[in-house]
Amino acid sequence: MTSWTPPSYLAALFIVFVVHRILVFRRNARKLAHLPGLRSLFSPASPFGALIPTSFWNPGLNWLWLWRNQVYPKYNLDTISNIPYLAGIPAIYTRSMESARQILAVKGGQFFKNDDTTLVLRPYGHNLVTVNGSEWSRHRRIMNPAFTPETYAFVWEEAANLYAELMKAEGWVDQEEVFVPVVEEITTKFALLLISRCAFGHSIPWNAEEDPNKSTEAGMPFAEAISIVSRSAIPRLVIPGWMYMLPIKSLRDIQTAHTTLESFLRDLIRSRREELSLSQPDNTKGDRKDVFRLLLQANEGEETLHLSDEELIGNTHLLMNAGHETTAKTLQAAIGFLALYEDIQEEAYQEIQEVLRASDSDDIAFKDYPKLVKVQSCFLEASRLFPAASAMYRETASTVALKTDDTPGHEVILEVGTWVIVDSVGLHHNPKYFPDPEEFRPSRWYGVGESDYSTFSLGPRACIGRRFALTESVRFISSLLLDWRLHIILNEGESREEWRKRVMRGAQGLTFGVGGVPVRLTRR
Ligand code: HEM
Repeated sequence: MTSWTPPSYLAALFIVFVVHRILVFRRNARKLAHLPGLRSLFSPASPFGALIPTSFWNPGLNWLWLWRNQVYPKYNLDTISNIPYLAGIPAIYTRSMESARQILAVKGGQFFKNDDTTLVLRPYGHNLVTVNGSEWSRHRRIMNPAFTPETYAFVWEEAANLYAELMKAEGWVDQEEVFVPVVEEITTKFALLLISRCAFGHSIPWNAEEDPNKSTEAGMPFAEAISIVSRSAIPRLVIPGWMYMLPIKSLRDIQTAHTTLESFLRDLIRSRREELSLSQPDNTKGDRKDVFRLLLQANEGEETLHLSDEELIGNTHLLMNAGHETTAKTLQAAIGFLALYEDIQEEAYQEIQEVLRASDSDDIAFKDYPKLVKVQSCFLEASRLFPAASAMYRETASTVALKTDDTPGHEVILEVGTWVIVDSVGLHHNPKYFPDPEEFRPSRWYGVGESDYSTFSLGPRACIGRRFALTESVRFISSLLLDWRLHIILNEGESREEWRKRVMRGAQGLTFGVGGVPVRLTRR
């Protein structure tokens, strides 16, 4: 008689496991209509797979960037599948504009955002970006009236004020030459202080030392709290709650940052409600122009579509997060490219000069913003090469015939519950829509309508903050170019192309963007 020793138990278990995984793999391949594509140990869309860096056995989150020119051409397809051998959800990835339009359409309800993929975006509960169907319409109807031309005029004005504060506080006013080791440090501060002012009416000076409310009751400066909450969003998905009680500083900081932010959001709602109810024509606070004020006003005026306090907190946090890191990273990329391509920088500068000459003024007025087509196109082109929302996740709500590319009849039948991901990096590097996709060519965007600014997504669910981001960025770049010439900093013997390869590399965090870019500014 055979005796079952521990090694033979283990071998039997291993065989059962392998057979189980083979069956799961085959079922997943069927589910994804046997589309060819990436086969990996973990799925990049699982928290575990996302946290491990990209390597040949684990695509990780950054495969969209690192393998952008390899994976789709390898299969000669614009829509591929990813099936993990070990763990994670199998998914379809597409870089086809036709598929993207179908997946992102709201009408028809074929696709929705599921709770698993939006978990990272709702540390304080559901909000506009995480809901679907009639819930989404309700949130959007309250949020839309907060984004008006008056809001953008306010953004323009505050962006100019912040730039002036930056010049003073960083000691740049009297300098002929300035080295900025990491542009993102400046653009993140700019975008964060701007969203605080224009979205919440919360004014933090550029120089934190001058902030009368620098330390909150919870003991952490507000700006630091937002930065920690944003950086820890993905790790928080895998760190169990009890670990925050351990005497480990980084974990304690994450906890404090969350408490700080949540109490700020609750106070904001309470104090603004009071202001609204007391609002008199001669009351200056009642005249606030910020997004939150308009949002609350729309909400208080609605009886049936009303957002609850929890939903207001969720949306306020969303605006704060979606509204600063995305813009900061894209601005950094735009500044890096402008420094690299001096001829394009000069064209943008000449455009600003023309606007000034035509208006006979020494500063650019908000009304002249539509004339700054070249400046705006530099930002849009940087956003194409480094789209802050690198992937848009959806799930099929029913059996769907998904168009796989632009050829009529090219489609796959997907069953209900299939994950489908619009690969925004792939889409925006697809030579079908963007010839010579690696080239920084802002002129691609001349004359393109706003609804086709695809890095902000397409259709009615496209980014609500699109114009907000464009307004602040065009103002910031214009102010910078008016004062400074931007230069890259080359290593000895390095060519400009080599600099681009070394510095302009994609890095995926909560949002996607270029890693730290250093630049040198010389006075014009
Ligand atoms: C360069 C800057 C930005 C980029 C590239 C960007 C990109 C995007 C994209 C691609 C989406 C669609 C996501 C999806 O459906 O899965 C989106 C949605 C959204 N964005 Fe932005 N965004 C930017 C700036 C902003 C700003 C400044 C704000 C707020 C002030 C903002 C607020 C939102 C909100 C609330 C949504 C959800 C819209 C909805 O589902 O109806 N974004 N953004």
